[in-house]
Amino acid sequence: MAAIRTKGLTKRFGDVVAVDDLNLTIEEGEVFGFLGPNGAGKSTTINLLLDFIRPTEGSVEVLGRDAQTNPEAIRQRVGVLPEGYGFDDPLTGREYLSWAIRTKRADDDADDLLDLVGLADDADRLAGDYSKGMQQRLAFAIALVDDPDLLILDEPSTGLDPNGIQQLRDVVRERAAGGTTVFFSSHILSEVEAVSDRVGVMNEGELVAVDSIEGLRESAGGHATLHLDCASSPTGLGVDALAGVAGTSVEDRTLVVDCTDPTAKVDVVTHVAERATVEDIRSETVSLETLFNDLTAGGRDDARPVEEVQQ
Ligand SMILES: Nc1ncnc2c1ncn2[C@@H]1O[C@H](COP(=O)(O)OP(=O)(O)OP(=O)(O)O)[C@@H](O)[C@H]1O
Repeated sequence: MAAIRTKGLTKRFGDVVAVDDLNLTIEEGEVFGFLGPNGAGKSTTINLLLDFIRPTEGSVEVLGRDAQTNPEAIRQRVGVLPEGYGFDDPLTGREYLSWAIRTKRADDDADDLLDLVGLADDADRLAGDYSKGMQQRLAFAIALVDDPDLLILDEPSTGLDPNGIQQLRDVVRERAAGGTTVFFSSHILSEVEAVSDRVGVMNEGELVAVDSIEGLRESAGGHATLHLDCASSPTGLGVDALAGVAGTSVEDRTLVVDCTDPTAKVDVVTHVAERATVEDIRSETVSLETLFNDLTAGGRDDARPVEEVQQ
C-alpha cells in the first residue's frame, strides 16, 4: 500500500492553477521532501491530502483511503505540522499537548514529547507567549502524538535555530527508522537533502522532477555546458541534432552547447572539429543547487526569487 497516491490532482483558485495534474506516489516508510519556491503549490497539495480543501479535479489516497470519503480515519493515523499553527487559547505548552493526546485518545506522555522537542523547561509557560521557534517545536510535538503512520510537515524548520533543526532531523530519522512515512515541504534544498530518500520539485503547480537526491545529483553531474571557441562563426553545424544535446547558441565565434548527457561532450567536440576550426574548449558542470534553480526558475509572479529564499 502506498502512503500517499495522487492521480491527476488539480486545484484552481480562479485563474491560478495552484496544483496542476499532480501524479505522485509515496511508498510507506519513505522520507519524501517536497521542494519548491514560494507559491509553487506545496501547501495547497498538503491541504488536499488532508481534505482541508477539495480538488478541482483528480483524486487523493492517503494510507490506502480516499481523502474525501475517509478524512477522519486518515487524520487519526496522520500527524500534521501545518504552516503557521496558531496557539490562541490561554493554555500552557503541556496543556496543549495533553489536549492533543486526549483528542487522539493516545497514551503518550506529554513531558516525554516536550523533552524530545527541547521544551521541557518551558512546559508550564503559556504557548501563546512562546517565541516563533518554540511554537514550531510545540506544533511538531503535537504532530508526533500517537506515533502516526504518516507525518505531514509543512515547512517544519520555519523559525527553528540550528539546534532545533538538528533535533527535528534526528526525530524524523528516528521515526522513519521505525517505519513512519514522512512527507515534508520546504523551499530549502539543503534541508531536504539532509533527510530525504526522495524529493519532488514543484514549480508553478507542476511537479517538475521526482528522484532520489543521488539521482538528482547524477542528473546535475551529467548536465554540462560546453563552450567551443572557433576560428569563424560556428553556425549551421547541426549540433542540435546530436543525442544528449538540449540546445545550442552562438555568441560571436563561440558555440555554447547545453549537454544533458556526459557522453555527448565527446561527440559534440568531434562533430564540430570535423566541420570547423576549434581553437579552445571549456566545460562547465552544473551543481545540484543550479539544477534546482533551473527547475524552479521564474516561479510565480507573486513569489520571491529562488536565490532569495534559499539563504
Ligand atoms: N485560498 C486561496 N485562494 C486563492 N489563491 C490561493 C489560495 N491558496 C493558495 N493560493 C495560490 O495558490 C498558489 C500556490 O500556493 P501555495 O500556498 O500552495 O504555495 P506554497 O508552495 O506552499 O508556497 P510557500 O512556500 O510560500 O508556502 C499561490 O499562487 C497562491 O497565491
